[in-house]
Amino acid sequence: MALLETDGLVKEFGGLVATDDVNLTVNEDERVSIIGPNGAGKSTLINLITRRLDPTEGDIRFKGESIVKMEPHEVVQRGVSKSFQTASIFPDLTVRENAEIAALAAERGSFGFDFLTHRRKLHGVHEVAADTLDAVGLLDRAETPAEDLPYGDKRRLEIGIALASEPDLLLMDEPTAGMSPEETRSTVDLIEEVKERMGLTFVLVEHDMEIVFSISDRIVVLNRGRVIAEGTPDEIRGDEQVQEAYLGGVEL
Ligand SMILES: Nc1ncnc2c1ncn2[C@@H]1O[C@H](COP(=O)(O)OP(=O)(O)OP(=O)(O)O)[C@@H](O)[C@H]1O
Repeated sequence: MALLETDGLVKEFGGLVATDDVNLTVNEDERVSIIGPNGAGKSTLINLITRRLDPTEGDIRFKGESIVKMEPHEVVQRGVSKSFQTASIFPDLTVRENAEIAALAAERGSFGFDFLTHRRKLHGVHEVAADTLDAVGLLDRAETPAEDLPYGDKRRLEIGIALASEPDLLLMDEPTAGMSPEETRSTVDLIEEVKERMGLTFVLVEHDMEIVFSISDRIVVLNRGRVIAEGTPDEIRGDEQVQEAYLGGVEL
């Protein structure tokens, strides 16, 4: 079943067409990567889906329902979560509190009440937060203030925060940006692990081809806002148009 569909999605910034008639379908349990050269429109596409940007034209449907007029938090409540790129961590709060706030936000959709005084009354939030921290390997650091975590663990917490809302679809925009090779490996392992454990559907924007080829079921290639190819990693590897447009003829 199609979980996410974009229909003729256009985003213009002044005279610049950042996404140009993009029709993207992501099926349940599918892992889709979006690749393309700098400025191809990858982040714009993600920001349209999360409703951080309004499209100039087109529709976005999630589980068959149009989300194109919704507020960002309404999209989160329907099961779309985005990890990375924006600072989602509250540095002064503990790892556990960060996960609990994320779990709670998905239920309430906002922070319009005093979380800390109400938290004992909130069923389920503790369990979801603890399960999530367990899944990302941070349960033993639950009481650590988030700001004291090493960089790699902060990124794990970001994944945890995205997962704590129990999303049906996780959007990841360059999850390994700025990481050391070891942190990159451990993040990729973590994504693989979470994918197995939670049966997650995700859309990944990533420049590192090794990562893309290893964890995607399907790859969508954007160039100047347009989808120029899509297929399995093997199909994309062998696609001449992709080689030309994106990789400058370099063998993958
Ligand atoms: N808020 C904005 N205002 C004006 N132009 C924008 C804005 N956001 C993006 N653009 C332009 O839209 C085009 C697509 O940008 P986008 O960031 O989506 O590309 P990208 O594929 O994510 O690139 P990168 O790989 O470098 O992150 C670029 O030409 C960019 O300069």
